[in-house]
This record gives sequence, structure tokens and C-alpha cells, in this order.
Amino acid sequence: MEPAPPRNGQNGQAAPPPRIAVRNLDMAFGGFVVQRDVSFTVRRGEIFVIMGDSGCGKSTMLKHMIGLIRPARGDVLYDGESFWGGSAGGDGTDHRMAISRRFGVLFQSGALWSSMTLAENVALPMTLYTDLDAREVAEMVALKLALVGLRGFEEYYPSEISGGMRKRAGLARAMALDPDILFLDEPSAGLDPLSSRRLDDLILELRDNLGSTVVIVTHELASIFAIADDAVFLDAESRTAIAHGNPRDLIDHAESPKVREFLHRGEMAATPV
Ligand SMILES: Nc1ncnc2c1ncn2[C@@H]1O[C@H](COP(=O)(O)OP(=O)(O)OP(=O)(O)O)[C@@H](O)[C@H]1O
Repeated sequence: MEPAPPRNGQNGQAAPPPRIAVRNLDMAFGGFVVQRDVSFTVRRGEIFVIMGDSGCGKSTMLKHMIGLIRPARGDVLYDGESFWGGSAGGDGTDHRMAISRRFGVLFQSGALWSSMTLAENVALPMTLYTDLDAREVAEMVALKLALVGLRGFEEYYPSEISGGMRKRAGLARAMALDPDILFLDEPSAGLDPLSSRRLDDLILELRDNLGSTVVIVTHELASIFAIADDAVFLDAESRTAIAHGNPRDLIDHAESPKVREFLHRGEMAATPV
């Protein structure tokens, strides 16, 4: 007999596929294997953190998820649809382009174009990828900058604002095309604790107000506990994922002592010797 499809238990309908499913992913640069056989899922509307020690492959994972690096093995599925394997003809570039149109990305450097004002930076993806006219673009830009608390800074250049403001402007640009998945690589790197907390609050607000799904690479404990609904821990030593769950549960209940230590390290740093 065929197994019954999964049910959500509420109205008897089959549960929808996860927003993102990473399946048996091997990541390698030539013969150098960064991670192998990594699988995890991200539900719609959640904030999902990719965590782990420096060099374990967090940024590389993000690049596989957004289409910049092809997996050595495995796949990433969006709403059940294969990203790397599921193209009808061609090399799949068009298929991946179509899926990735729904992504907004803030890279680690957060690089804004230094010769452009904040408004021009946020406008760029709109002029490249939409049919909006100049007035509509200006309206949308003002809206996006207001959303990240930068109303009135349209004509400023990146060099004229603080690091925290630059990150927020980068976030506004990542949201220019109303993505439904935001990928953020170390968004609070280089920020002081207060700016970092403001950025966390902003990410929570955007998720709550816009319903975006957010995937974040970070090793900042404060951020992890403040915003993560779910997380995966990539281990540099065994080169695979060794924990998957809410960091608030993992801190005391992760099977691996390494994961528990990683999540407890803030307390250890605060303990007098
Ligand atoms: N383009 C590349 N070519 C070869 N090796 C690479 C490349 N990019 C990254 N690596 C290697 O892959 C491993 C994972 O790098 P990655 O930047 O993904 O780690 P990370 O967990 O994001 O680190 P960090 O927290 O320090 O930013 C590292 O050993 C790195 O040197």
C-alpha cells in the first residue's frame, strides 16, 4: 500500500513543501571538500541561521543556495522545485534565474556603490529589472529607505553615513525587488553591539511585517539568540552538519558537546577566571 501523504493535522490537507530544502549537499572546491551530505529545511516566514566556527563553510553554503556555486552533489529545492537539477533543457541558467528573482541578497561586504547616493544604490536593481518609470522608482526608493529607518538620507553617499546605516541601506537595496527570501551574510559584522541589536530588531520587523523568509549567516551569539527560529550548525572538523534546531533548545540539548559549547561561549567569556 502507498504511504499516506503528510498531513498537517488541522484541516486534513497535505502539508506544503518547505520553502527551502537543502538535500544531501556536498560542497567542494576542486578536491577540497568543505562540507558533505548536508540536509536541512527552512519553513516559510522563519528566520533561519547558518552557524558554525570560522571557515566551516557558512558563506559557501549561502552561495550554493543562491546559485553562485554549483553543488558537487545534492540539490536545493524551493517550494519543492529543484534549483540545480530541475531545468527543462539548456544549462538551467534561465530556470535558476527565474527562481532567484525572488531572492534579495546582502553580501558580507555589504558593498554599496561608493560613487552613488543611497537612493541611486537602491534604485539600481529597480531600473535594471523592472518597468517602473523614474517617478515610480523614486517613490519605491523612498519607501524602502523609510522601511530601514533612512528616510531623508536619499542623497547621502555611503562614505557620509555610519557603518550601521550602510548595513541598513544594503538591506534596503536587497529588498528593492520585494523578494520573498532574504539571504544575509554576516549582516552585523563590524558593527558595535548597539547597531548590531538595531539591525536584529529591523530584521525581525521586516519578517513580521512583510512575511519574508530570512536565511542568515552569522556567528554572533547575541544575534543568533535574538532572531533565530531555527538553525543548522556546520562543523569544520567532521565537515558536515552536526545540529539542526532552535538555538535556544540546542544550547542545552544538542547532542554534540561542541554545539553546546559554541552556544554557551558568551557565558564562558563572561565568567571571571
Ligand atoms: N573560492 C574558493 N576557492 C577555494 N576555497 C575556498 C573558496 N571560498 C572559500 N573557500 C574555502 O572554503 C572554506 C569555507 O569558507 P567559507 O568562507 O564558506 O567559511 P565561513 O564559515 O563562511 O567562514 P567565516 O566565518 O570565517 O566567514 C574555507 O576553508 C575557505 O578557505
